Amino acid sequence: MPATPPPAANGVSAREIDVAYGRDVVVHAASIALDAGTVTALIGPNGSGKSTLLRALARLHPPVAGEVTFADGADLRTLSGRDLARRITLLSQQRTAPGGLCVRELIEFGRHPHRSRWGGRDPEGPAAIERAMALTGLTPIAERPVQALSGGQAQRVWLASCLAQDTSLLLLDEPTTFLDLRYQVEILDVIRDLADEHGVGVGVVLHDLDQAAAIADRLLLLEDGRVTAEGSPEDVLTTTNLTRAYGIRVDVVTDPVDGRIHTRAVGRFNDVRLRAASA
Ligand SMILES: Nc1ncnc2c1ncn2[C@@H]1O[C@H](COP(=O)(O)OP(=O)(O)OP(=O)(O)O)[C@@H](O)[C@H]1O
Repeated sequence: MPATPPPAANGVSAREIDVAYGRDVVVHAASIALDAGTVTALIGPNGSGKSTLLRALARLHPPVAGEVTFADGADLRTLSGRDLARRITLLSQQRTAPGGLCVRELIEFGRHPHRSRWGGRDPEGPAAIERAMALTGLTPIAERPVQALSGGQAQRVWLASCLAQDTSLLLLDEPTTFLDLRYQVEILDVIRDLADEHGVGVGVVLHDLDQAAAIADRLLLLEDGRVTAEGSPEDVLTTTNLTRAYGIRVDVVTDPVDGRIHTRAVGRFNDVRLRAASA
């Protein structure tokens, strides 16, 4: 785990923000708080506004109404780009790597806000890069060209670049996409460790509701650009909420052994009641 802790813990909260593409408001009056040491998962159907809300917190889409402030009082609108990049990093779904880079070189990009303006000095950089590679299992392929990676390996390189940035707030848009089972579990463990051991505040978009239930302290359910449920996994992951949001029956069960919540969208192929009736 990181030898040097990230910068002083600092949460961020958005209050009643609207976010638009052109004149089209797609996120309406959304509020979200990412507190130090907590993991907040954003869930909801395709197009419900999860990525847009996350990107608004990183100022990639400035809100057209409402406000976003950090726990120390700083306002998202007035921070310099460099100050913002030292506080918050985003693993986005949209990314293109410049050609000709190897894994280590791409991860080094994550250190840009820590370099001195002219000389490029960054004494903690090499350790941060090694740490990020170790956490994401990339050390053995550090010199491999990024262009020659599989989808899952490339996903881990982008995540490592975010980790190397050493921010106290981490925004992750579907970080487990493309990953095989082992790396899904390991990356989720890394995220949990960053929150528990280093006080990082994490906002993460997840489509896998069982993963969200397992990793998150709080969930936000979005539907049509609005937050329609918020709270603990038990509060949010209910049959009523999920069936309404996804437009398909979703059963929710709590494992009697470990107390974990499991969800199951029910279609014709896996509806035991239908099968029993037709047997
Ligand atoms: N670049 C864009 N220009 C215009 N509209 C956009 C753009 N990106 C997203 N939208 C629209 O904004 C709304 C919210 O999209 P967003 O990507 O935030 O949803 P999401 O919940 O993250 O979806 P998904 O689960 O499919 O990734 C959708 O109606 C989408 O069509």
